[in-house]
Amino acid sequence: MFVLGPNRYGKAETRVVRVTKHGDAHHIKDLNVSTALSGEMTEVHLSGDNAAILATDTQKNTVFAFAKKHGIGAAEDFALLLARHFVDSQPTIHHARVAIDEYGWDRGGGHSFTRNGRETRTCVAHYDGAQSWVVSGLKDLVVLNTTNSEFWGFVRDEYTTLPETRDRILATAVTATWRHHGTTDWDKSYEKARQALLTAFADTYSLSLQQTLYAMGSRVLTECPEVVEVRLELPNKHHFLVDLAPFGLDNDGEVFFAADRPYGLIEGAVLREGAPAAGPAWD
Ligand SMILES: O=c1[nH]c(=O)c2[nH]c(=O)[nH]c2[nH]1
Repeated sequence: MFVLGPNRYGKAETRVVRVTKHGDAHHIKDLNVSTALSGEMTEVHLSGDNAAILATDTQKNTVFAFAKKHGIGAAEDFALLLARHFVDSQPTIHHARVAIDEYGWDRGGGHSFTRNGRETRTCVAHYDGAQSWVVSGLKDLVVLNTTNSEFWGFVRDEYTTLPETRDRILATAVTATWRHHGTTDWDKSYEKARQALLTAFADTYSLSLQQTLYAMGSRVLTECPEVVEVRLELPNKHHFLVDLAPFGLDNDGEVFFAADRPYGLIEGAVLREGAPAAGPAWD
C-alpha cells in the first residue's frame, strides 16, 4: 500500500511586466512570479479526476489579470493578494505559496529605462485561509572587501595545504532571506535590511566568512524590528594571490586570480531569541 505524500502544483516563472503611465512619466515593475497550490489533491493523483484542479494556466492568467486590475506595488503585497485569491476563491485549495523575483530598472528618461545591475529582490508569501507568512530577501548582491579579512587558526590535518592568512580579499554573492512577524512597509523594510547587510559586510573586521555571516544577520535584526529570522547563503568567492616571483615581481596583495569554482559555501540563520514559530514560511 502507498499513500500520497506532500504535494503542490502551480505555474512557475510567469514573467509579468506592468507599466503604469502617468502622462509622460511611466513606471515599470518587472516580476517573475511562481505560484504553487495545495489542498484536496488526492483524487487527481490517484484517479486522474481533475475536478479539484485550478489549472496552472488559470494561475498564470490570474497573475496577468491582477497586474492590470490591481497594479503592482511591493512584490510582497502582490504575492499576498494572489495567495489569498487562490485559497479564498477555491474550496479545494487550502494553501497557496507565491514566490516573486523582482528585477530593477533605472529611469533614463520619462519612458526609457536601463535594467540595473543590482541584486534581485525576492519574496515568498504563504496563505492557508487563516494565516499568512512572508519571507523577503535578495540574491546576487555581490560584495568585496580588499582588506580587513583574515583566516587562520583552523584545523590542520594530513590533507591541509591552505596557508594561514592575515590579509585577504573577502568576496561573496549574498543570498539573504528574512522572515517577518506580521506585515510592514515592505519597500522601506527591504531598503533597511539591504543597507544593514551591506554596512555589516563592509565594517566587520572578519576572521572568517562565518563570523561575517553572523554579523550581517544580527545587523538586519537590529535595524529591522519587524524581522524575526534571517537566513544567509554566502559563497566564498576565493581570490588567490598570484605568485609573480617567476617574473621577478613581488605581490603584496595586489594581483589576484578570481577563481569561480569550487567555492566555499557558508550558510546559516540568525534568529531573534524567542522568535515565533516559522510555520510553513520557509517551505
Ligand atoms: O572564511 C572562511 N571560512 C572557511 O570555513 C574557510 N575554509 C577555507 O578553505 N577558507 C575559508 N574561509
